[in-house]
Amino acid sequence: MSLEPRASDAAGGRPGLQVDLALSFGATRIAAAFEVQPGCPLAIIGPNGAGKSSVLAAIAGLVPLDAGAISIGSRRVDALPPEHRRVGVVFQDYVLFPHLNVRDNVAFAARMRGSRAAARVAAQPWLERYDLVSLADRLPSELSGGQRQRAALARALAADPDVLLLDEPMSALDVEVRAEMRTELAIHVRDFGGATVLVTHSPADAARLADSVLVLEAGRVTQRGTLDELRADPATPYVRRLLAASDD
Ligand SMILES: Nc1ncnc2c1ncn2[C@@H]1O[C@H](COP(=O)(O)OP(=O)(O)OP(=O)(O)O)[C@@H](O)[C@H]1O
Repeated sequence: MSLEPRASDAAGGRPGLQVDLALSFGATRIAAAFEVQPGCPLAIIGPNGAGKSSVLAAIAGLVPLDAGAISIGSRRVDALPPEHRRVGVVFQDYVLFPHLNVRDNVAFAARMRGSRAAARVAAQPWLERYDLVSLADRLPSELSGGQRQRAALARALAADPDVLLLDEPMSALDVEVRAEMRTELAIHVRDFGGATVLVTHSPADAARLADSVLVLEAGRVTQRGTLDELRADPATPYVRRLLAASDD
């Protein structure tokens, strides 16, 4: 399998994601069913504690399902361990390996499959694509929030995932850099071209980064549609308030 960045292979070559799941943490129940087509990112929006991150964690294989199924194209993945799902995750705080420099973080997936030297060679085009060459020898603690976000994205995509999950990708960034990073991230997500799910509290993120929105409230899907459709006919008071509020 090649670890080179793929040229933007428009929807064609990439599989879609099908999710139909039920999860629980004690008395907390979360259920959601949705599909995501390659190249048509979905934003999951909802209040605190609605279950958004848990849905991403389940897709990534970090939380077991109570019931349901997760498939990527024709591959049923919900019984597979995380490393066999081909799901890339960028967490809210851009968790990078703190003791590895940017080059070795980005090389991590290739390192699992080969020598350190080969992995560093494989990482180079990703460092170039994500404008990380000049930062390659730095530790994550020596990066700004935006740089950490780029490094985390490069690390996730260098593993050549079929599905990309982004958990609140803007929340760790200062308001001043957020709009710029949102534009940059939108380019990278489009370039990835696979099924992408993003969790956010921000309609501005959803507008810029996603084609459609799934609203999750108290563990249940209350609405799905484009932002315009939600605005025209909000299904719940939360959706109405969310879209009436000003955003960054
Ligand atoms: N590992 C866990 N153990 C117990 N409860 C959990 C666990 N993970 C999540 N929960 C609970 O599940 C519910 C959903 O949490 P989750 O983090 O998925 O919500 P969220 O919509 O992402 O919230 P936020 O917007 O605040 O990040 C919450 O009530 C949370 O306390």
